[in-house]
Amino acid sequence: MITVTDLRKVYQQGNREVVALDGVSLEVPKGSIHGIVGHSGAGKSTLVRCLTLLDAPTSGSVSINGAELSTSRDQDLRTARRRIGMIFQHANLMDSRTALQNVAHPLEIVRTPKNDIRRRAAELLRLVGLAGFEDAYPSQLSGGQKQRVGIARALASDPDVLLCDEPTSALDPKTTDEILALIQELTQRLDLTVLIITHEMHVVKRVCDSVSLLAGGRIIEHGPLRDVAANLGSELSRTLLPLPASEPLGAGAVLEILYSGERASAPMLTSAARRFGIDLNVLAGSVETLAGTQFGHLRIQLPDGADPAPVAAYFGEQGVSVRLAEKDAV
Ligand SMILES: Nc1ncnc2c1ncn2[C@@H]1O[C@H](COP(=O)(O)OP(=O)(O)OP(=O)(O)O)[C@@H](O)[C@H]1O
Repeated sequence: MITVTDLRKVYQQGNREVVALDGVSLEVPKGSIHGIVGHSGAGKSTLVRCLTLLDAPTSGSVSINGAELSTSRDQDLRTARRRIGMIFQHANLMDSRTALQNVAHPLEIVRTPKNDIRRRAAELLRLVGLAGFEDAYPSQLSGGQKQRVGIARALASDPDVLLCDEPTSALDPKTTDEILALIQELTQRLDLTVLIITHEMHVVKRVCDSVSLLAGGRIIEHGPLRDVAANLGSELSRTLLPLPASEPLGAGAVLEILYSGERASAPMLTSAARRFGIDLNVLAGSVETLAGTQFGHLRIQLPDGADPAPVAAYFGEQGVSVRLAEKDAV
């Protein structure tokens, strides 16, 4: 479990203060994967640096399985840091070393006995699906294979937490999915707590159990994937379940509806149309499964002059989220 409490980071730029993190609190349970998304400048890199204590937070605390990191000093801090494995966008392997030697590097630093290093590094390469590649040099490996070596290296210190900073941003879609599947498998197998910082919503959809949206150094939305997706109109819901742009067919009101689970759109639309004696036009729609729950997101238009209020109320009674679509979103 990783617990971040009221983390603040203020940089001094000349005589100006830049508040990069403004009271970030976060709790990620053991065995789960949490995504952190946000636009450029939101504070993602600062958060990574403060979590690993490469940069000292101005105030606030970070703890892993109850052990406080932010108050650790020197030797303690080095030991504490080993509880966090890091994966970056590029694996940054040492070109002159083989895959096995790259994985062995963190073990050499802490003076692990030689025989144990070889055995452990080979075991880690097997764990990430690279058995047989022990003697390959980085130049002989694909991008995905290099990232696997990077993951094996991150696991060498037997960490509790895996911090992944844009782990798939440099990979093609197929390799991205393979690496994400590996991260998911390792999370379960090794009971890791995983934090993924990413700008790719695909990553969040594919592997995250919960997600936070960082903006201006603050977490402005957070929660289990299913809950944030169900919050119609929120920024995370819009990015998780996007609708294509559409042209309105006249001057009638446009509603956006979001349903999940067992409910299917067709009977609901038909019954609303029958009940109010109107036609409902579907302008755009998408159906997606997130965290095991199926979501349907539709933009529908009522005929000219039809009052949207009772129709919206009817959808609400059916347990469907509904709102009047913003004009510029149509
Ligand atoms: N060393 C620093 N000194 C002064 N200001 C900084 C420093 N590092 C970051 N900042 C500022 O803190 C804010 C957050 O920056 P940060 O790099 O954490 O954002 P980010 O979400 O990682 O952005 P990107 O996705 O573009 O990397 C920005 O306003 C940035 O200018």
